[in-house]
This record gives sequence, structure tokens and C-alpha cells, in this order.
Amino acid sequence: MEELLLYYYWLIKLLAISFLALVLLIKVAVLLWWRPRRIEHHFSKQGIRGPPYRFFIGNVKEVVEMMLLASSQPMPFSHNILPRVLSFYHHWKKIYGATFLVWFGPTVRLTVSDPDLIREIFTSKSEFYEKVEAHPLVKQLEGDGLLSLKGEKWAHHRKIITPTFHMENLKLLVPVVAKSVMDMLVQWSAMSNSEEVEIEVSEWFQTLTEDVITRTAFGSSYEDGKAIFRLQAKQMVLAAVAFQRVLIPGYRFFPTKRNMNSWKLDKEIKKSLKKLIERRKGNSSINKMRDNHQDNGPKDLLGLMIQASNTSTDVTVLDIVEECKSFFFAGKQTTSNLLTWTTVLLAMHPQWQDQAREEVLRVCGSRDIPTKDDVVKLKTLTMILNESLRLYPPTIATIRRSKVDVELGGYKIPRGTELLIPILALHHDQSIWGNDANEFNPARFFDGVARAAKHHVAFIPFGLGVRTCIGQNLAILQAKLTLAIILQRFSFRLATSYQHAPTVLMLLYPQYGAPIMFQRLPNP
Ligand code: HEM
Repeated sequence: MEELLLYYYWLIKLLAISFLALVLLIKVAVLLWWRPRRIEHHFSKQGIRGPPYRFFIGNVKEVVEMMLLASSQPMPFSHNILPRVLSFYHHWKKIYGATFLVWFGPTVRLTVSDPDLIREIFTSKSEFYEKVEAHPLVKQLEGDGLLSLKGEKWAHHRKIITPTFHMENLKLLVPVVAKSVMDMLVQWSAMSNSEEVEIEVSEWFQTLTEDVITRTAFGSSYEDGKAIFRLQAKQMVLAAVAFQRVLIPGYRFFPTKRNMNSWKLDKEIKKSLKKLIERRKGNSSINKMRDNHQDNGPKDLLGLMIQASNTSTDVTVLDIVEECKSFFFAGKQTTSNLLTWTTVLLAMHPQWQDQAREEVLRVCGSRDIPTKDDVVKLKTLTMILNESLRLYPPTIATIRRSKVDVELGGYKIPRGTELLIPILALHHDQSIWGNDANEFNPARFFDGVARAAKHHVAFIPFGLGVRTCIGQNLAILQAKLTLAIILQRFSFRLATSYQHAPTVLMLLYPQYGAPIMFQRLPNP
């Protein structure tokens, strides 16, 4: 009898295990085989095709191969960078048209570069779409701040932080930004005895933007903030290495040396920020003095978040920590890349460099630090920055996901479909920008952004709609001020070692750096 019971026990156990294994197998088959086939069928009925889905890996192998091949060597000095930077898009667009399906593993993405459809996604029907969670390694860096928050929490944080970026507030930053730029130029001048010096600008611009972001985020607690952002910069380096190498799911949880270093840094960042927040909140009399001081000085992210946390339980110390991370991640390299590409472009196109310098000297004089009112008058520089953002947008693409089944320009898009918006492709589209789309021609922005192209949703370097970049005024102000001060004091050209190789690793950057020769202009 006992033996029979034991037999049944094992039989039931075996059956249960087999059943679970079968359920699991079916789930995997549905996810990795049946669902992709169904989606392909759904879209092909509507005339949308793409490279065929391959079990589990989708099109990742081809995408990686094309991108590696494209970035295996520098390109000629041309601004036709789409084939190199978004090689898979360029290649498949020729075969399947601009709206096609591409598989990142079992996740499908529909490419959308038609400006009418882009307008629908970001403005008229934006409530049907949401942001997509970043890659886990990126997520670790960008934090749970504005960049990734959704719904009410996002709206609440955006409202709190927005005053930091009001133009009136940003203008108060002009003298400190100018001082950081001047300090940088003094160091450049000291690097060579001769009149000409070679500078790898991308690294210098990163240090500069870090400084400015630190002031915007931490205001009067600048020194403490700087130490915190140093830790975050170290963490970014670790993540960038991992981003290039690690493809194993869950690898970030393994106690590898890199991961342990990264966890340690994360702990340190949180600890330092909490200490700083407590100190700012702390002693009421000091606080009062600081508040008074702040009424005259620029409003900073930290101050505004602390103020909000005093009046609302919705804003916690952890929220502030995450917003600081988000700021650093979103603001530093984007702006430094804009500065780098614009400097490269002005070095490649000396006639525009001369024109920009003429304007700067006319408006600001040859040695005076430009004021906040001067910066607004620099129209040629604005046109040049726009053309730089068009040809070399630091963020080359963005992604949205449909929250419900939705119609997009007549196409039926099932819930959960990811839409890939290749900003770079939109900016280089000849049907929108004309035959000279791949030429550097800032004059196209002479009558403003709205009139520069055949469609007014043709230029979206800062995104579009409610989730548009909160920091764009700061980025433009900083870029204008920096370039104006450089143009006053130096002329520049590409170093002979410069290799043209725009490449993407999260953002668009020069693969072999940006060495530029700077020649001091004679004192007037
Ligand atoms: C040239 C410089 C910059 C470029 C090209 C840029 C680009 C962008 C783009 C394209 C988006 C929208 C992403 C999407 O819709 O998926 C965005 C959002 C954002 N950017 Fe920037 N950005 C720049 C500078 C900055 C700076 C200086 C800061 C802050 C200090 C900043 C903070 C943010 C934040 C917080 C968001 C998310 C906004 C939200 O969802 O509410 N950015 N940026």
C-alpha cells in the first residue's frame, strides 16, 4: 500500500513537472515564434514589411554587423552620415520603404519617419503612446527622474523643476558660465608657447558642460554637487564599457568586479546626496539666509525639489536623488556633443566661421564677455547651431510604445508596438529639406525654424510635444555663449589628425575624437 502511494506521489509529481514544462514551452513558443509571426502577418496585410524575424534574435545580428562594418573606418568629409550612423535603417529603407518593421530580439519596432505621423505620435494623439523603459544599464545611469517617469509623478516633477529652465532664471547663469569658459580658454592658451595649439575639444567640452549642469542642479551647493557628479561620471564610464560588451540577460546582477564597483559608486552617490539634502534642509537660520540668497540668485534643481518636499509628502529624498541623476545624464553629453559638432563644422566651413565671428565682434566687442542681452542678438550663431543640430543631432532617435490598439495615419497599430523615430533620418530627408539636405547651409534657418523646411515637424533635435527636452534653453544658451567667447579670441581649423567618423553609442559622437587647431587672434 505504502509503495503504491509512493508510486502515485512520484507519478503526480512527474505529471505536474511535465505540465509546467509544457506550459513554459508553449509560452516560450508563443513569445518567440507564434507572436512574431502573427505581428508580421498583421502588418504585411497593411503593406508594411521588413527583414524577416529570426527565432529569438530577430534582426539583431544583421543590425550589429551593419553598424560594425559602417564604423570600421572613417568616412570622407561629408555630412551624408545616415548610411554610416543608422546603417540598418538606410539599408532596409531602400528595400521596404520608410515605414518598416525591424526586430530587436522578439521585440518589434516600426520605423516612423513621416513628419505627419510623427506629429500624431507626439502631439495630436500623444495620450495613446508612452516612453519605453531604457536598457537596464542605461536605466541605472539615467535614474528614475523626468527622463523616464510617467503619468502623474512625471507631471508633478516637471512642474516643480520647470522654473529652473525659465529664460529669466537661466540668464542669471550667464556670468558663471562665461567664467567657466574663460577658465577653459586660459588653460588652452597655457598649453602651447606658439600661437597655435591642438585641442581635443570633445573632452574639454564635457568638463565645461559638467560644470554648468552642476551649477544648474546644485546652485549654492556647487562644490558638493561637483563631487557627486564626479562619482556619476565614473559610473557612466563603467556602464559605457558594459553597454558595448554585455549581452547576457541578468548579467548586471552578477557580482563581477565591474558590477561591484558600480554598486559601490551608486551607494556613495546616494549617501552623499542625502547628506547634502539634509544639510540644505537643516539648520533653519542658515536655511533662511540661503533662501534669501537664492531669491536673488538662480533657482536650482536641488532647491526647488527640497522646497517641494517640504510642502508635499509626494517628493522624497530618493526622488531628489533620482532627478539629480537624470539631469546629469540628460544634460552633460548632449550639450557637449552639440558644442563638439558645431566646432568641427565651423572648422570645416571657414566662411561660416568668419561670418559668425564678424557678428560676435559687432554685437559683443572683441574681448568683452557677452551679456545675456548680447546672446539673444546672435542670429548667425543661432542659425549655425540649428544647422549643426539638424545634421548632427546628439539624440539620433527616440522610441514610443502604443498603450492601446491605435490608428496611425490609417495603419492599425496593436497595443504594445514600439515605434522607432529616427530623428537623424528626418533631418537628412531630401524630400523635406531639398536637394542640399546633406550640405551644411545655416542660411536655410534665416527665416526661423518653422520656415526652414517643407514641413514644420521636420526639425526635432529636442523631441516634440509634452515630453520635449526641458533643458533646451540651457543647452542653446551655453552653446552660444561658449562659441561666442571662443570666436572672439581664436580662429580654428581641423587638425591634420582629425578623422571624420560620427558614431553612435547612446549619443552621436566623433569616434576618433575631435582634434582642432586653435590660433589666438591678435589683441585689437
Ligand atoms: C543639445 C543638448 C540636448 C539635446 C539634443 C537634448 C535632446 C533631448 C531629447 C530629444 C529629448 C526627448 C526624448 C524623447 O522624447 O524621448 C530630451 C528630453 C529631456 N532632456 Fe534633453 N537634450 C539636451 C540638453 C539637455 C539638458 C542641458 C538637460 C538638463 C540639464 C536636459 C534634460 C532633459 C530631460 C530631463 C528630458 C526629459 C523631459 C521629460 O520627459 O519631461 N536635456 N532631450
